[in-house]
Amino acid sequence: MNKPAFPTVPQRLGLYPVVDSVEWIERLLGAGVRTIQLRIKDKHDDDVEGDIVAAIKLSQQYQARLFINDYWRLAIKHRAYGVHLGQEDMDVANLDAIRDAGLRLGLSTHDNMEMDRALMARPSYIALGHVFPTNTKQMPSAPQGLAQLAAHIKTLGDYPTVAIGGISIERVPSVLKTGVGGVAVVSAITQAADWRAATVQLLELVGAGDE
Ligand SMILES: Cc1ncc(COP(=O)(O)OP(=O)(O)O)c(N)n1
Ligand SMILES: Cc1ncsc1CCOP(=O)(O)O
Ligand SMILES: [Mg+2]
Repeated sequence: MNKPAFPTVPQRLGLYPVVDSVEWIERLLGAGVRTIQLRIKDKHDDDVEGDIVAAIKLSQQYQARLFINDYWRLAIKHRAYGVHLGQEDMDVANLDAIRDAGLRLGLSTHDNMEMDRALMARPSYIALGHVFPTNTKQMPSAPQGLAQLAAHIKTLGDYPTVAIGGISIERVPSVLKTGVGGVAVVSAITQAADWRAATVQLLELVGAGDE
């Protein structure tokens, strides 16, 4: 397996909440999360720039790894730790510009073909999903399930990986058994009756990632 051409991330990114506001970023960094993503959908660059700047500032204060979803130009402009992109995003984003600016890159994959395509870009990590059914994002494909996830992780060897999609606290131990290095969650935290307790539990199970 080729090594990443983008700047590297730790083998284990640990618990990786994906959230849609600066308020969530602040809460979760304060609770000990060290890998996080700001995922605001379908807004004009001008309408998200302030949030991106604020989130990056917080991530620097907490020495955390902040990935900006989709808004790769703003991530470069304000020097985020990294960018997360999906397969369609790859068609329009300038990956060379992201790499040349020294930002890490995470790419989404849903099957073998997408994994091969993503690996050609040699990103910092490969995200694999959705593992289980999810209500958070409309997915055109079926969930890949644990067996497929485990097979993909095996193929990827020591390439940094993240699992996403329908991962509840109860499902975390089985997801970790696949050897995945990062566990990305939305609703397990943001829809929890007690987000703080859920975050503590998830951090205990997954860890905050390697330094
Ligand atoms: C860690 C992680 N994995 C997958 C995604 C999904 O990205 P994408 O397919 O581009 O879809 P949107 O999130 O942009 O709707 C992600 N954001 N993070
Ligand atoms: C953004 C995204 N990409 C693939 S699944 C997903 C949503 C995951 O949310 P949840 O953890 O609530 O299932
Ligand atoms: Mg995207």
